[in-house]
Amino acid sequence: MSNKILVTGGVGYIGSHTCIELIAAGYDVVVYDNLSNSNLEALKRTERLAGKEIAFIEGDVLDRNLLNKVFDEHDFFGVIHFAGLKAVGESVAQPLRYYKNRWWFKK
Ligand SMILES: O=c1ccn([C@@H]2O[C@H](COP(=O)(O)OP(=O)(O)O[C@H]3O[C@H](CO)[C@@H](O)[C@H](O)[C@H]3O)[C@@H](O)[C@H]2O)c(=O)[nH]1
Repeated sequence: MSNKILVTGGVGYIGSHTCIELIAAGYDVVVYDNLSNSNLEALKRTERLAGKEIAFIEGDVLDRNLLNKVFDEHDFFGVIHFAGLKAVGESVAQPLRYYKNRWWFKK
């Protein structure tokens, strides 16, 4: 059985700490993130802390074609989903953007 976990939003704060713990527990990690609230410097920091290179795919959770390709190419044991918008003020100012960001899986 595969021990590969897809971590969406894995470059972010909670996601990167989760990656470090997953790697320490012996899992292979693939990070999928659109870098909208993070950057590759943070990913490099995570790799240094984890002592391991992390497979990274820059992509948006709304990109169904790319997600299908990622699932075709990898055999995942599990998915941990942290890629989301969650700033309260911004969600009031841009409600449709937040709605779309949450309901992508229903399309
Ligand atoms: O549609 C989206 C939305 C977000 N992301 C990514 O998902 C990650 C989300 O992580 P982050 O924004 O760091 O959120 P949290 O892990 O919840 O981190 C908390 O801590 C951060 C650092 O203090 C703050 O910036 C956040 O607001 C706060 O929620 C980031 O890498 C984003 O680039 C996507 O890939 N797709």
